[in-house]
Amino acid sequence: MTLMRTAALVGNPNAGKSALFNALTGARQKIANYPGVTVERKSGRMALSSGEPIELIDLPGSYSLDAASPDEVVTRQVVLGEFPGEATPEMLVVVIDAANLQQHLVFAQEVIALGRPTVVALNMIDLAERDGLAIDPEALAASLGVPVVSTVAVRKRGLEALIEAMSGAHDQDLSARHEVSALTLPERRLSARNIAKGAILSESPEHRLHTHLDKILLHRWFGPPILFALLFVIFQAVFAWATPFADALDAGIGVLIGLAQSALPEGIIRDFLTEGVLTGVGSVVVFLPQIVILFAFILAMEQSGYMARAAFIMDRMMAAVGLSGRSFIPLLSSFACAIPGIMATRAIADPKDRLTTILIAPMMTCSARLPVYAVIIAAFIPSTTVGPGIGLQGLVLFALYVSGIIGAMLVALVLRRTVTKGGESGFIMELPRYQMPPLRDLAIGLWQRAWVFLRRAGTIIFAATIALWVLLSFPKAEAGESQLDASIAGHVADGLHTVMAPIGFNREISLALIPAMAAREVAVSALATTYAVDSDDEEEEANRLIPRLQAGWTLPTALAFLAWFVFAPQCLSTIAVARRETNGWKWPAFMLAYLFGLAYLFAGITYWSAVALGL
Ligand SMILES: Nc1nc2c(ncn2[C@@H]2O[C@H](COP(=O)(O)OP(=O)(O)OP(=O)(O)O)[C@@H](O)[C@H]2O)c(=O)[nH]1
Ligand SMILES: [Mg+2]
Repeated sequence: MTLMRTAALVGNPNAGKSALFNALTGARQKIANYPGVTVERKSGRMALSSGEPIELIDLPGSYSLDAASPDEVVTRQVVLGEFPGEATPEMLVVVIDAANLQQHLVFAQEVIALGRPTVVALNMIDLAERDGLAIDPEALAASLGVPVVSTVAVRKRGLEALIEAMSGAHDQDLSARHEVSALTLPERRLSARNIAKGAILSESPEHRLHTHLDKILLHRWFGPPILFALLFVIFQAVFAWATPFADALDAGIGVLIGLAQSALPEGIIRDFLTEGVLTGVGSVVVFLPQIVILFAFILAMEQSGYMARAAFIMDRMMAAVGLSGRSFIPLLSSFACAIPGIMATRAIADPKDRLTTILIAPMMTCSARLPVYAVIIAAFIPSTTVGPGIGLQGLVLFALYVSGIIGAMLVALVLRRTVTKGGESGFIMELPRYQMPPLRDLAIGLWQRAWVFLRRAGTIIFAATIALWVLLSFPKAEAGESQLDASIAGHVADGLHTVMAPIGFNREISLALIPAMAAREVAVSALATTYAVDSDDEEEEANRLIPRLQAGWTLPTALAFLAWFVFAPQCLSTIAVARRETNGWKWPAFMLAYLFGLAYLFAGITYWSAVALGL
């Protein structure tokens, strides 16, 4: 029996080698490990045009023959015929990604320069076409000195022509190729650029622009600062642009309270409407403009194609804490709400990766925290500028979001070394095209977000606020006694206050934290209702939440309250969803414990630092 001849598939990672391997060999595959290393050896049988069977080997992706990783060492050794026990492949099939021609040509030239029978598969031609890129395989073949065949591995396009070219490969004239073998890496890069230029027949101006955009936005050093600058601008806008709308809503609610007070006789119904419904729920509803502005930016980032790039940038940073870019989208969704975020972790294949992502998702600042942050910032942070166009309020909001992110990354780092220890997983992602966000989609997305927010205000926030109002209003206070002292809620608050006093929380805050377990925004409506019920002053102005906060709280207390909400897991739905996604109470219990612990610690540190600084 004569030994079967072999051919090997080589190329950069993600060129489509395995897809091509599957298309060419079908079910006739064998998978084993290379002896001595854990790198997979995939081989299979295919037939040349003459019917002669050959063995095809699928090699791991590599950027050059100067190997760095174990995968690349294997590729190098097999290609060069240095791998013990492995016959030198007689023919090399270099797979390159047509949509990333220039980059892939660098390694392709190095392989071709080996001077062996070689065929180039110009793969992913469909993606190049989609991006408005027309490539001439003939021109490419002329520059490279080897046959070039266009393929779409996943749709089995171009396979016959590829087999044809492989069948003729051993008749190639190899003498012409020696001159290129002496090229250094920078020279190969330059020549890759020229070859790519010569082979690209037409490139839409759009594609050229997009390539340039990606060069800047995905740049190793410029990319991350651009992303952070963009986020910074968003938080500035949330305050700067929302104010007139929020003021108008606030004034509208004030008018309604005034109307109710003049139209209804004094009594329980009037109190319920003014103190509970209008003051309580209204105090949350006024943040609608901020929510809408925040989501306008997030949706525009998504629809323009930038969000996937942000994930790509974050992948490098997340690798540092043992997570992959795969966690980015679930974590990003958690900025809207941790519930869809936690459900989106189903796309993470590695169970430890997934668990870590679930456990840190609640630290991403969800939109329910925005009303809490916004009301405290409006009351305690002066609306001054700290630099050209940089408002202090927006800066504080940005800092709160960043604190959540940093907290999450630190926790991930610790978890990945302790309770969720495990290997790292790679990240492959196809970047979508850039486009102008379609206004219609943007409008629909915004409408949905606004509706979700208002529905929460009308249901869960309404219910929690009303329940609190009832507990605050009964039993009625004797003359001279404060209503808060007399009420059931007041007694409950006293108990919790003992625990919360060391971190600077007053009795009203302690009380507000209880119904806020239902949803974070309830903290705002609960405070509004508590102050309204407790006040003897029927004058509407004196009962507004912000003046009451300014009169009753110190700055250290306000800052501690903000710090608390960065971490506190005050959302029953999130806990319920974590239970469902982890199949048990163990992890949600762990999550509750460590997040409350962090919240207490962080609020305490903030409070005591602020007091020490004399704020
Ligand atoms: N649209 C399109 N997608 C392709 C084509 N060929 C491969 N892909 C996709 O590209 C991704 C990478 O393909 P693989 O075959 O795994 O790439 P590879 O070269 O084996 O990658 P490594 O083994 O990591 O070096 C997969 O999601 C494929 O489905 C193609 O011609 N067109
Ligand atoms: Mg592969």
